[in-house]
Amino acid sequence: MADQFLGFDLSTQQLKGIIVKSDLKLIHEAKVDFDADFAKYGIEKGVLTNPSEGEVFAPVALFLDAIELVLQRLKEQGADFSKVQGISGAGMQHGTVFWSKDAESILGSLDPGKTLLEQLEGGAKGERKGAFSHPFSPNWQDASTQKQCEEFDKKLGTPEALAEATGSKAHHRFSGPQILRFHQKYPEAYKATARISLVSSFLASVFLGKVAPIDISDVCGANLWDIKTGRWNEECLALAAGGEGAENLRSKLGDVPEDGGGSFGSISPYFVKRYGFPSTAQVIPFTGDNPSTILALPLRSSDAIVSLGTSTTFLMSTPQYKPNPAYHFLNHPTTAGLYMFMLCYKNGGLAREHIRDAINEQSNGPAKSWDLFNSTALNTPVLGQQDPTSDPMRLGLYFPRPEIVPNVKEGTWRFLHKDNTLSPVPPQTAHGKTEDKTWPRSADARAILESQFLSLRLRSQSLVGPQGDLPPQPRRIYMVGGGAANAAIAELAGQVLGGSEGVFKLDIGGNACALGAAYKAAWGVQRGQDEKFEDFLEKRWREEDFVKKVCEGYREGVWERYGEALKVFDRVEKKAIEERGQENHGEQNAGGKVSA
Ligand SMILES: Nc1ncnc2c1ncn2[C@@H]1O[C@H](COP(=O)(O)OP(=O)(O)O)[C@@H](O)[C@H]1O
Ligand SMILES: O=C(CO)[C@@H](O)[C@H](O)COP(=O)(O)O
Repeated sequence: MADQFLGFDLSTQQLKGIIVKSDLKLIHEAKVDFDADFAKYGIEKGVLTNPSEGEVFAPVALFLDAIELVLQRLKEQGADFSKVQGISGAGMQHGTVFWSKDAESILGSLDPGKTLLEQLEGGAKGERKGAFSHPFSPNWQDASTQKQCEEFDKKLGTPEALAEATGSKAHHRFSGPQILRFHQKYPEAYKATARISLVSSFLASVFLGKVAPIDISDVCGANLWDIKTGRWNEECLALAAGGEGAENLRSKLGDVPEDGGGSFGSISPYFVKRYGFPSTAQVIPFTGDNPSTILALPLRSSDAIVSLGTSTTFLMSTPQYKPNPAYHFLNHPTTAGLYMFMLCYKNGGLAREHIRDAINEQSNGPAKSWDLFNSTALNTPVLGQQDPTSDPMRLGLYFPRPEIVPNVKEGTWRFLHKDNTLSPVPPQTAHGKTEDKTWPRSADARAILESQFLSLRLRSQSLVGPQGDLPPQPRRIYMVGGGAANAAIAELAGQVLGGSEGVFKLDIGGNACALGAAYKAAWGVQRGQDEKFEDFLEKRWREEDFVKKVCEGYREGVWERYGEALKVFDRVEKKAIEERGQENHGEQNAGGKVSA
């Protein structure tokens, strides 16, 4: 029976593809690992970098190669694409792809006997005749747009005003400041650009065979979309467009349909002939990887998702629009009147890996194993205090890359706190040959997790309400992304953040983001008249089959101790900002909720 739906997740380090049936049961999943499968691009952790300018980017050709390989792998697993009725997907947010003037005609006439790369990538460097006016897509980890961000933050008067209009103050990775810099750095390429896609709409375009519209939720990661009016913000558009004018950029970006489930049309004949999809398979709007993730779970008020991918993000679905320069609000990907609250950290998975590797190296443990990191984190007492009445509290910040929250340059800070005094632990003692007894290297395992979760708690506390007799905290914490496989990390999330019902993870496949995309495809094709995504999901949701409780959330006494530590953590962040804060902008703590 033809009742299958395909979802993709094109993220920093992988492209994942999954197929579900209309009862939302997972039947196939496959992934392409960029570093392992495509070393030929010279990438590391999925990206190329130009540190002298803070640039981080990925070759568009890599994405094309990955699309073919993931389809091939799904097929090898027995996937029968002729049963697929709908396709949707998710892309890492904020990245842009620049299409050439020939893009539409090339996309619309692909030869099924040749690869996507052969046909779309075009000629040799210098005389590009393919579908792209620029061979790279800026990555969300890029930090090259400080100057442009300052212009964006000033454009509407203040960072607060920009956040009020677009859901976020200016951020290095956001597409508006990125487009402005692209324009300034590559004026000729900008002129040669006919259309600009986000990573999500780029992927949709390949499957559609023409440039696809940008999605209503993913568009909010650009500092260009006015959330309240549901239109491009004219002033921001004019700024990003530079000399070419707002109208020119509007035509490059295209229209943004309000309905996240309305079909863009049938799949390109290329995929029908080359991979055996039915010509009737519908392409449903592709969204950002974080918006897609919230579609994998029936989120209720005060439920939170902690997504541990390359980035760490914290996501909630809420009817309240309360923008603030410290975090992001986006349109909900499927449901008008709902919004997505998001915090995003650059120093997520890779920062944890650094500490894991240092601990393994010191004790000659096996490389890349999480065992020692996990046991050390769990065996270290809360905040490093064996006796909370006499031992100093240990608090650290671990940012091997420039951080978004708070907006500071790269650095590591370790502090001891006692009698209301913060004492820095100098790096030479923490990392020297002779270890400082107050902060052995092993202490970093628990400290990095506590630090990451304290930051989430600090900034999300105003969005959660009391849970029964318990103090305000999340109801459920759902752990997703690569790091959700780690039980010690889930344990620490519960201890610091709470969660009156506990900490959960998905029990169907490893990838919430691609699942959310497949569910969106199913809803887009099968929804009844005016049927909301939430109702569609609710009807098919089987709690016992779909999620698993991994540990308790709220622990009386422990949660309260972390609550006390928030005040000190806020001071630690302020020290880091004083020392290495980047120049802008109304940064950054929790909207004045916590006093030091
Ligand atoms: N057992 C584990 N414990 C902790 N982190 C893990 C584990 N397995 C994978 N990860 C982390 O997951 C990250 C990749 O997550 P994933 O969601 O697949 O990434 P992305 O979507 O950004 O490509 C890696 O950076 C890795 O550190
Ligand atoms: O920049 C953001 C969100 O604002 C990142 O979350 C990207 O969307 C990339 O995500 P992962 O590759 O870590 O999934």
